[in-house]
Amino acid sequence: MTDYETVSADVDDEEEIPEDHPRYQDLLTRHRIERGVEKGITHLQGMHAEGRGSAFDYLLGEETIPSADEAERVAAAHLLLAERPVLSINGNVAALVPGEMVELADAVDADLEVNLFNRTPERIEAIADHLREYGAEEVKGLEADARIPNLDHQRAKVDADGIYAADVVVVPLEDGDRAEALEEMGKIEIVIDLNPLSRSPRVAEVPIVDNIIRAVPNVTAHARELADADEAELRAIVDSFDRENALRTAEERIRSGEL
Ligand SMILES: Nc1ncnc2c1ncn2[C@@H]1O[C@H](COP(=O)(O)OP(=O)(O)OP(=O)(O)O)[C@@H](O)[C@H]1O
Ligand SMILES: CC(C)(COP(=O)(O)O)[C@@H](O)C(=O)O
Ligand code: BAL
Repeated sequence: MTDYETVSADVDDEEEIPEDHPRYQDLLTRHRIERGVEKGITHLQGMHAEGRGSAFDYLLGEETIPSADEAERVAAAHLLLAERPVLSINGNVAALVPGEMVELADAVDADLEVNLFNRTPERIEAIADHLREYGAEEVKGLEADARIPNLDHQRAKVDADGIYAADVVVVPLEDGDRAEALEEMGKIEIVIDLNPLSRSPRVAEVPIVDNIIRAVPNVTAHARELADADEAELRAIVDSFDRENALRTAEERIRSGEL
């Protein structure tokens, strides 16, 4: 049996993915998305999104490049400075990094809010339950008693005391329209997206071009390291960030073909 066959569709346990496979992390990622779809957490289209991300990650060398690490530190500083930080969760995020998002929320005292493009009550509930299984005490997004202005469609639904009122929002794998509408609301957006050409990182105050699997634990690690920093130090980190440079560096790395 080849390595690839070891992770074929009928595998029902991550432990069967060979850890010494050179592309272990990618195999694990797609397996988690597949399990997410089976559990009713992830939309089938999440597999397409995963495929797009995987292609860019391949070209980035499947590692956190230095400019992404810097963006992750800046994201941690923004979250520590925020008064009402919220981490937005969609079906891919819930399948890939549920425990890691709960840990980040704890580290920076943020709320978790389920916010879907393909919104159904069943998926909202399933994702909220899933996050609770991973230790989340409170999950927002079920009330959906406010709307993001200038955005048609179910994806505009948010909680009045969640994303609507947030000053800093982490929006991983976000759709471009919503990212633009949130930016127009004046929010500081931290977008995690492997495609530096995607509209969402291009409107973000902090674009993190990295795989969410690596990015979220690294933001948490930076937040813990900065936990005792004073406001002036955090502001200096935030002010020194050059978002255009972060996007350009990632694009250059992808175009260079250096793996
Ligand atoms: N594991 C992952 N980590 C980080 N980013 C990912 C991951 N998997 C997928 N992505 C990215 O998430 C995005 C999801 O797709 P989405 O449809 O919301 O954006 P898009 O249509 O590609 O771009 P736009 O932002 O312009 O609408 C893609 O850009 C993809 O590269
Ligand atoms: C599949 C997804 C990345 C997320 O969809 P949902 O979990 O419904 O918010 C969507 O935004 C897309 O790009 O098609
Ligand atoms: N995420 C759904 C379609 C879009 O990229 O805007």
